[in-house]
Amino acid sequence: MGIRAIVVDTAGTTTDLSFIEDTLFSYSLEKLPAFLEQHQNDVLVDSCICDVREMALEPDADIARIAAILQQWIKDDRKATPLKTLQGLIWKQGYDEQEFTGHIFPDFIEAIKHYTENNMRVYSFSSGSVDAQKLLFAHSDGGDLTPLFSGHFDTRTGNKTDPQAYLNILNTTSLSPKQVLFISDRQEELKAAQAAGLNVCLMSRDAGVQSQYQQITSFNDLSL
Ligand SMILES: CSCCC(=O)C(=O)COP(=O)(O)O
Ligand SMILES: [Mg+2]
Repeated sequence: MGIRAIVVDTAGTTTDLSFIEDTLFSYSLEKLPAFLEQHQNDVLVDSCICDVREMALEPDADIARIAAILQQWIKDDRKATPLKTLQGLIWKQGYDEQEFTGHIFPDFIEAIKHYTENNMRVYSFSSGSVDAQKLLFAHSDGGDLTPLFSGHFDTRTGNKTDPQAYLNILNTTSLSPKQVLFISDRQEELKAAQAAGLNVCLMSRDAGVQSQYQQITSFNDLSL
């Protein structure tokens, strides 16, 4: 049975890590305190604030303290769902105000067009929220890529280092493990996907690294 779907990681795979860290993470780090002050009574923001209080074991944390906790989580690159949801909301303002566009490697833009023309399904799976992924691909340097995707998955599907997350993706997409290829720059994510039975491939954008996994440096190297 051949590959029917490709699941791509974003940071380090479709998108330059430096854009994620230096542009997106920095933007959310700076805007977070004012954003929380302004939107703390919005239903979704309020629910994220409650989750942060619970996760940090600080039930009485005020808004300034919540902002400080979240800023530390950004610096630590914590993949916590409430942080990722809030970052998505903050980045929406940045995209809307044209402060940046979403960096996507040109080889991925060519590849996704080619895959979908050949009836291959493409999904993204990121620790960034589904909304953040849609923003990244909708405001990409290569135009709106969202119509080319069959779907997106985030931490609500599971942690990327947990095999159960990939079983949940298979369940949602009604695909069998061997019909799916997962591509990521992080070997611990490939290990989890492989444990769930998926085909896996390591994206090494900078150069080859020591690895047991099949390895590519761009989507141009991928033969299906
Ligand atoms: C979808 S853009 C934001 C990506 C993000 O927040 C992040 O933490 C990167 O994680 P990934 O799983 O895509 O490497
Ligand atoms: Mg990555």
